[in-house]
Formats: sequence, structure tokens, C-alpha cells
Amino acid sequence: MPNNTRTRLIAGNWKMNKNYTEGVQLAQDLANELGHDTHGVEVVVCPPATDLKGVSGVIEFDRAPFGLGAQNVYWEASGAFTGELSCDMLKSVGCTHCIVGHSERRDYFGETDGDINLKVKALLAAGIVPISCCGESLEVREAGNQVDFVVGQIRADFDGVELESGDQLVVAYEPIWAIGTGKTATPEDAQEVCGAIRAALVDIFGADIASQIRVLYGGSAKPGNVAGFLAEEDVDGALVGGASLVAADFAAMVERAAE
Ligand SMILES: O=C(CO)COP(=O)(O)O
Repeated sequence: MPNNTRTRLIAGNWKMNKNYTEGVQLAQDLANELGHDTHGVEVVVCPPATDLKGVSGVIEFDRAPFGLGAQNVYWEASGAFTGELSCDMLKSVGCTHCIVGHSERRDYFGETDGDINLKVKALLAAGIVPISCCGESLEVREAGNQVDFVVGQIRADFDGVELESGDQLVVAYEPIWAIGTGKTATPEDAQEVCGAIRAALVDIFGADIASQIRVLYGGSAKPGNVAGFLAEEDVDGALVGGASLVAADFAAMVERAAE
């Protein structure tokens, strides 16, 4: 069990995997694996946009014990923005959460901290919880600059953001060199940066709100290593890529988080 009052959160980022039929199947498999009780752990899945409506159907009709998140959003309300999705569109298919600022979007699609800042503000205004990602490259880590780099991202991403309570926002620390590589950070590596993130959040939002914001670790997290991360004071859950595509593995991680 956590040694603080924050509810642990295990979130799955399916990335660009699973077509509609496969996505609905995975959601149903996960619902079966989890049963109706996740023992105090919050669970969210973030499928591709084309699967959102189907997965929300599984959540509604099978009373599946997980929330629904998108992987991206655009900050404008509507209009001539070909290919983009608004907060209202995400809400209309049942999204409660949305990943923003994933390193893959920063690196492959040129997303900047300024973009992420606008997305976070739009999501908060719509009542959707941003799962806001940050994390350093191998180069930054090898130079020993991971804390300064990530705190810089956090300050830029949340510039001018106002919260009423800490459960409106989730932060995910994902060192880029550990994503999809099988190379995990150690729990101590994760705590070093997640602790610095918490300190920055105290500065930005004040101690009360910062103490309630969940900070997740992501990067090759799996059933065999998640407990080590969760044992750290400032790690409140995991953002899971590859292992979230296997219902039994993802459910096993939720189980570890409940222990
Ligand atoms: O990027 C991630 C989650 O957003 C982590 O992916 P992996 O768990 O596949 O390393």
C-alpha cells in the first residue's frame, strides 16, 4: 500500500497499436482479468482515437473498472484543423483523461512545451485530466542534467496553469532512453527525478495541491519491476506501453499496485 494518501494510478498507453476490433477485444480481456474490483488502484487505458468509442462501450456495458484516455488533443474548440480532435470530441466518447507531451510526439511530430501548455489548459477547462509527460534523452542523462532538464519541462508545460485540486492533473516521468528499450531506470533513478518534479509542483501549485498530484514512472515498466518503482515515495503509479497490450500483464501490474 502507498505510504501517502495518493491513490495509485496504472495507465496503459496503447500507442499506435490495435485496430477497432482488436481494441475492443483487448478492453474486454482486461475487464475479465481485472474483475469488478481493482482494490483501490485507479486504472486508465489510452487506446488510439479510432478505438475510443468501442472501448467506452466496453466500460459502460461490461462495467469495466477502468477509465478512458486519449493519446492527444488539439486546444482549439472547433474549426479548420484537419486531422485534429477537440476536447469536446474526446468528452463525447467518454474520455476522462488525455496523454499530452509524450516524447514520441515531441520527437517525431515537433510538439513543443508551448503546445503542451495550451493542451493542458484546454483539457483542464474541459474537465479532462491531462497525463502530462516529461523525460530526458540519453544524452541529457549521460551529462547528469536530467533533473534540471525535466524540471525545465514541467515549469514550461504548466506555466500559468491553475488547479483547484491535485486530482485534476497527472504527471508522467518517462526517461526516453528507457521507453520500449527494455532498459529500465532503477527505482532510485525514478525517485530522484519524481522527487524533483514534486518539489517543482510545490513551487508552482503550492504544497497542498502538489501533495495530491500523481506522478507516474514510465519506460519498460512491467509486472516484474513495477513494485520497485511504487515503493518510492514520489512514484504513484506507472504509464505502461508494451505491457499494456497484454491483458494479463497489465492486470498483474494493477495487482502489484494494490499490494
Ligand atoms: O512510452 C511509454 C508509455 O507512455 C512506455 O513504453 P514502454 O512501456 O513500452 O517502454
